[in-house]
Amino acid sequence: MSGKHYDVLIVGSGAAGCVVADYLAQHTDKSIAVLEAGPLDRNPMIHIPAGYSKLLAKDTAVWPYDTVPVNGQRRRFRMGKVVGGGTSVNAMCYVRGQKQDFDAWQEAVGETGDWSWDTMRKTYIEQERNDTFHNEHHGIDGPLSVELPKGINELNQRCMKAFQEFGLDYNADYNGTTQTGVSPVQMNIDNGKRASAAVAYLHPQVDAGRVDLLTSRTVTKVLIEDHKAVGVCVRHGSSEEEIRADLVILSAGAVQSPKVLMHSGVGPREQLETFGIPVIEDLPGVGENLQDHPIIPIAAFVKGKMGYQSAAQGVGMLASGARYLVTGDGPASGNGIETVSYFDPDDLENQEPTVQCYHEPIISEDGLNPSGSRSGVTFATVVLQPRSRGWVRLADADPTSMPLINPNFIGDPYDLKVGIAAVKALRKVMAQRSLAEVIEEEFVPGAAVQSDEDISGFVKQVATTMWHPVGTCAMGKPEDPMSVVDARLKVKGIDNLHVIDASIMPQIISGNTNAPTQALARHASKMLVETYFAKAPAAA
Ligand SMILES: Cc1cc2nc3c(=O)[nH]c(=O)nc-3n(C[C@H](O)[C@H](O)[C@H](O)COP(=O)(O)OP(=O)(O)OC[C@H]3O[C@@H](n4cnc5c(N)ncnc54)[C@H](O)[C@@H]3O)c2cc1C
Repeated sequence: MSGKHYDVLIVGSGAAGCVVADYLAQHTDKSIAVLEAGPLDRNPMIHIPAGYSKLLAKDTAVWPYDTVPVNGQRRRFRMGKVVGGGTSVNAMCYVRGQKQDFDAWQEAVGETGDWSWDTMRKTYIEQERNDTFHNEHHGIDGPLSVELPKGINELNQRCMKAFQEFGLDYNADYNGTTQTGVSPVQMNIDNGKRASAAVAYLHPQVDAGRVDLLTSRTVTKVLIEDHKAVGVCVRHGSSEEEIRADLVILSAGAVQSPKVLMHSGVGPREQLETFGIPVIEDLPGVGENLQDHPIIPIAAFVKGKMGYQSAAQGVGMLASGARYLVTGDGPASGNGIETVSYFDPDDLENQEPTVQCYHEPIISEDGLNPSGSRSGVTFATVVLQPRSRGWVRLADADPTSMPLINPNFIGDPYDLKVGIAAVKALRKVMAQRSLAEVIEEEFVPGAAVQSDEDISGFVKQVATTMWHPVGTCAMGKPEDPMSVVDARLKVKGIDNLHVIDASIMPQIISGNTNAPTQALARHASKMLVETYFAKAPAAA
């Protein structure tokens, strides 16, 4: 490969990288390569929907990041390291967010670009192939499959009823008119298999010979000459090489994109100088503005055998696996979550919910895999618009070192207030008839945690990642000193270098971040074609 030149190099084959590669392959005749640090997505547990919890439990196909101590403890902060990136290991929940999230993006760029809800809503619809909703909110012929659960287990049915008894409306479609309500989960699953971004977008272009996919290649820095990107340095095993290109797209995700930029000499001057990295462009926003949704689990044991506690362990797991292999259905064919609520604990009528709550029909110690034999339910409760801001910084000058990650969970009083209100609301939900009939006892936080002070301590102690880091290369107006990319996602001060991934979100979306990342990548790809590859009008 050494000495090879491409028209376009895309670093990272995750949610964004796959979309960009596919769009450019379809709309240009340029040579394109995708460089991915991880391996091919061959592991069958990637493609069996319920397999992700087993991958994560064994640290398979992930970057084994931990955070710096947050509220006194380091927390696991795994990210996908495999073709498909996060979309090959995630929980597949398909959520678009709220209109006001994109109003904030538009405000961040002002008159310099179009990131309006109208534009992003159309983009979501273009990408979507929904098997259930065929109306003005949804697409039916895009590359990305979206399905509803094929059935809802009794424990989740009871959760849905209990939320309604609590006063929250049933909402068939949280990606439709309003997000507020209790709903079945929409998932990126296609006929019983994970619909990763690699499956939906990248593999078809690789198979067609339009895109070169180079795996186990870790990009250590972007080569920059005269403030223009001209290629990348790549590590492959113990060897290093340079690959040259006319256009470089960083789609390495919210942890690695800022890290690669900093090693390339683009970032906060003080930090780069600390590690002896020559400063090419002093951009203080690189690595700052880290946002993530903090999960606060609230859990209770239930009577008898309900939910998926036994289906996901031991003999039950073997039976689920066998059923999946024979019929393609059963517990292994879904993400194991099935239902969700969006609400404001202080005002159930509010159409701008502040809390997302997945109803997981298991009791878990690691947040993913069932622990023990007693059945139960865990409400994975999330502050949708956290105000805490953290950072990603270099640990040292070595580009192969893990970066320092500080998500600063519950670092803002607003996040704590919403977290406490959510815990209290969930206790009221659990006291409603449909759940009270089956609940034996609260497990977490537990009966001893009652006062606001105790709940506050609990929230700070347990809040951890929903695996939604964003914001570390935020887009913004040119005059905003903390913006890293402009409204076309070009890195400020460096030509032919763009960042297109979750890191460019100036503000986190109120929901899971895969669908928004894919939508932003499509919108940005259209701008790339306009900027670099539009054909000149034919001479008159
Ligand atoms: C466990 C988990 C569960 C999640 N659940 C959901 C969910 O249910 N719904 C949802 O919407 N979102 C979910 N997410 C979040 C979602 O997957 C991410 O927001 C999304 O994948 C981000 O896309 P990205 O393109 O920014 O980065 P990624 O998808 O992380 O892709 C980045 C890619 O770049 C590669 N890379 C990084 N550095 C380099 C380098 N230096 N050189 C070469 N390659 C590199 C990585 O290996 C990776 O493949 C989850 C994420 C995780 C990890």
